[in-house]
Amino acid sequence: MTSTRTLWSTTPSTNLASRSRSRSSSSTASLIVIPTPTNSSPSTSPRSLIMPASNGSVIELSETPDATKLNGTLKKKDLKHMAMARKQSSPMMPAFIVSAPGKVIAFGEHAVVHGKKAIAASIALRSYLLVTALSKSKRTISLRFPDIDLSHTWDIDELPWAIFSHPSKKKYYYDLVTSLDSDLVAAMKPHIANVSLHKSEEERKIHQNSASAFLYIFLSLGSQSFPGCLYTLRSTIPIAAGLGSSASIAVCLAGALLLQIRTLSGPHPDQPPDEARLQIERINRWAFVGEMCIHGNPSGVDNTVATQGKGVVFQRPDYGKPPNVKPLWNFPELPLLVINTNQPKSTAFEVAKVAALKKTCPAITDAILTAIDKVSEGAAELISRENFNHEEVESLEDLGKLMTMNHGLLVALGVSHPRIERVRELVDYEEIGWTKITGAGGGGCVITLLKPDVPAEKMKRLDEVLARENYSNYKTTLGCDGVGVLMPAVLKNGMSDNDGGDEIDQDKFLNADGMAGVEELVGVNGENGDREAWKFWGVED
Ligand SMILES: Nc1ncnc2c1ncn2[C@@H]1O[C@H](COP(=O)(O)OP(=O)(O)OP(=O)(O)O)[C@@H](O)[C@H]1O
Ligand SMILES: C[C@@](O)(CCO)CC(=O)[O-]
Repeated sequence: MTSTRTLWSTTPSTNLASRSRSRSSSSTASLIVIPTPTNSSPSTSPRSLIMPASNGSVIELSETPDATKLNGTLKKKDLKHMAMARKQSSPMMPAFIVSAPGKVIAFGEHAVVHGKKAIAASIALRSYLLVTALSKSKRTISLRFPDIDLSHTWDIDELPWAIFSHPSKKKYYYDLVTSLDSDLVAAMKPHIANVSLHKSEEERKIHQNSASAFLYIFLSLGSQSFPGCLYTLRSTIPIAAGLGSSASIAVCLAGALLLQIRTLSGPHPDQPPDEARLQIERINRWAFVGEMCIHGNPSGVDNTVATQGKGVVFQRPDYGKPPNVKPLWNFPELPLLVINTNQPKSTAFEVAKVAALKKTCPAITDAILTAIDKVSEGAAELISRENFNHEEVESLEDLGKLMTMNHGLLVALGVSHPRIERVRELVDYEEIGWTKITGAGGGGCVITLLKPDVPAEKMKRLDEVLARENYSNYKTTLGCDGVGVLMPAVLKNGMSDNDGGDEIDQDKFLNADGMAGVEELVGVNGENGDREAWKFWGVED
């Protein structure tokens, strides 16, 4: 069951707070025939049909009769429906949407890149990727990423399939990829170089990073027989602000492509947690590849929390091996304020800055990173104590002190910014809480843990100064669901049970008005709590 955690906010704010909801099965509208996987790896399954059952659940029917899987109760009309489907044999997958959350890092950013521990939690701000198959004759792959004004199309048959599928290079959906292959990056280069040629250098770089994340995963998992497709992305996460926007889109891309090559059998309500965890891990591994394309040397904490959701204590002592991840299923309901300095920053740049400091001052930098590790350890221990109470000043004060220490250590690493220090100064001056950078720093967001019962006039004063000085803040929730799927892309949007639902096509999706419009149209939590069609891998113990 989902539980959501409210973060506090001053006003004015972007209120994208979510609501709790059930994980029951969806009502679906169209009949789907999924083509044989395009990935020729050993354990792909046979051709199958996925279709709606009259009880609203989805039925998957394998070509092998023995392997017929029924996730819903079959009724006569379902069987008739299936017989018709066999005759039609359309190769098109229905349009579907994959969504993944952003995150806050509560403790340990930067240190986590160097093998230390970090604590992170997902938030209710999310990315949504709509995947629409084109007719068989269209041999193109198009990206429409309006948040960054990116639109690009590749001809499938012109992409460098030969090198990506060469036995010495080929990676499969279950592989752990911990570095980008320089030959593959070089082969992709001409296809990335012509993305957004007419844009400024700065904008082009952003576009090419996002396009690379897609193309590397696409060429690794797909094959030349992949169907023509449109990938349309909208996100409610502020970009490059420390809230994990890149990881969130990387998770959506990885999830969508793994679904398209049919290497994920879920999510569905009856899935055993072990199977769900395996599938989540597949998505996470490929999302990490996307993150490497966008910011060079990621630790993997952002994509892990965006895939799995809730909270995690994360550590990657050895980059050649999977990380150690301790899930925090009940991340405490901390009274956090997320403030965006609106100062653009680059994670790649800030991470490289710390790496350079480590080279020039190794002993001191190592000592700082080790101190951050101790702070994260202390915080993990504190929030797991029986008597930790997020409503009590004693608990919050202990955690707040650790946040202050963590922030000071990040300042020592050189990843703060005058606009970040300004927020800290304002909050400290009013004595209303404890502030630290969240994410890469250099700008972006800070988090403030608020003391209980902060007088309204103090909050008002803070609000006014922040608004005057062009800061914004976000009201959201902590510890939300990870990657989710809406398949097919049909939502009821308040209609009665007898109505088929609203199909989300590319036009509707592109025309949704701002972040609130996207949430209203496709959000995993609808206004009336009626978004059961969204499914999540049930990974909790
Ligand atoms: N909505 C989006 N559409 C397309 N590309 C996006 C979107 N959101 C993020 N990106 C890609 O991710 C990049 C931002 O990643 P970056 O790691 O710098 O910031 P972040 O992930 O928001 O912050 P942090 O890593 O500190 O949490 C963008 O420059 C762009 O390439
Ligand atoms: C700065 C960093 O530690 C967190 C970015 O959200 C980078 C990373 O872990 O990949």
